[in-house]
Amino acid sequence: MSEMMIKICGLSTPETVDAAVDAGATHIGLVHYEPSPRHVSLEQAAQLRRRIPERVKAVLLLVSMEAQPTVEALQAVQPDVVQFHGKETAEWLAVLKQHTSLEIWKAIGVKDEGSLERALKFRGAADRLLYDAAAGKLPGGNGLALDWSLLAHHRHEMPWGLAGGLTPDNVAEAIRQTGASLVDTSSGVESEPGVKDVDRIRAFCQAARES
Ligand SMILES: O=C(O)c1ccccc1NCC(=O)[C@H](O)[C@H](O)COP(=O)(O)O
Repeated sequence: MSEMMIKICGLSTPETVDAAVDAGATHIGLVHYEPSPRHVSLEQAAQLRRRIPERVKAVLLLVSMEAQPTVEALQAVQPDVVQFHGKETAEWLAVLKQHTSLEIWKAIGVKDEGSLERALKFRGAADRLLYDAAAGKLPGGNGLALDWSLLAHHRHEMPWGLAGGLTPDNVAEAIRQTGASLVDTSSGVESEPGVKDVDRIRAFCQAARES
């Protein structure tokens, strides 16, 4: 059986990055989006990125940024993965893909089966789709779950991951229902918006790994 991939998103302190790595996270997400309570500047993101050991992937999350600032952010932070969580088009991601060896992920807000069908326009432009709840107050990180039953019998044509409202208490059931091999959480491991809880990070990683 292949290893469960676990992304802990929205980390903003050295202590919580270290805790997530120690707990067995395979991906660490850094959110560069000013309206988010998890926002980190490019300087902070670059510093946090340097703490992440080679075996763990650093994911830089950007939202609907113009081309030039996107390139500057990638140069500043040097992530392993860039996760686009806004209104980025497949055409733009395809152009970027020609100029970078980074893994490119595209978040998809899932409302219904049509959302899954429409996401296929990112085939060839993104390396992975990250299914999340549809945008709420923020484009992501709202602690809202999507309807897992939509993924239960879906024939996936691209690598994918599951996000949205996952917690230490529900992640095992989410994996059981959807068959996800990559799970992503942010609010579910926080004590308040933007404040990560080390015990919850550990509990989430354990529950995901043991499922
Ligand atoms: O986390 C944020 O604040 C955020 C802001 C803007 C766009 C995306 C954001 N987070 C994206 C993530 O990868 C989250 O882990 C994902 O949306 C799940 O969040 P949650 O439902 O809070 O677990």
